[in-house]
Amino acid sequence: MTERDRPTLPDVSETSVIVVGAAIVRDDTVLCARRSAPPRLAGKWEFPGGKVEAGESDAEAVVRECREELGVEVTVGARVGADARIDDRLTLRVFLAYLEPGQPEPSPLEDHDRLAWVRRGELLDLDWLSPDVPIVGELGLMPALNTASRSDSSTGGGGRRAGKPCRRL
Ligand SMILES: Nc1nc2c([nH]c(=O)n2[C@H]2C[C@H](O)[C@@H](COP(=O)(O)OP(=O)(O)OP(=O)(O)O)O2)c(=O)[nH]1
Repeated sequence: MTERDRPTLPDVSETSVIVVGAAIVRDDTVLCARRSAPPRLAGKWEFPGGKVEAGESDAEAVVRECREELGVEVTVGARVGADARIDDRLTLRVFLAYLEPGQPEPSPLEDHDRLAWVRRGELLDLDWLSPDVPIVGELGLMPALNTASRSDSSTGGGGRRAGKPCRRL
């Protein structure tokens, strides 16, 4: 086939939907979620999250998904690792996240049958969805997760206001 005959493929950046994941950090542990649906994904571990909706920023999607899936409010921090291809349409992008002060313990409200706070050094012991594996590896290598990427919310540096996500990098 000559170069001219080659079919033109759509640009991935124009067609790809971003799936955001929240790596919620507490002490030296990360909140991991086991999927309960659909059947082909059930039993695998992932980061809570989902597809970014039209008109929404990545950070807004992280905040919304944590509210819907876990019943908690989070502050969004730095990206973890590189984007990972899920399939022809979906791309996974993971962010550090932190529970806002005074939040309840996260609950598996949607799509998950188990949540676990897992030590960073033990994250790769779980059976992750395959796109997550390199990102989980990166997470294990990042220094000082609790302090490196966010300001202290107790200093009044602009906490979450009336449903507005606050992204501190
Ligand atoms: N939430 C999440 N999804 C992941 C991860 N890794 C991974 O491959 N995926 C895949 C699984 C699904 O095919 C897709 C996300 O779909 P989803 O069902 O969670 O998205 P959503 O919450 O927006 O749900 P919906 O609108 O499709 O009902 O991305 C991950 O770490 N977190």
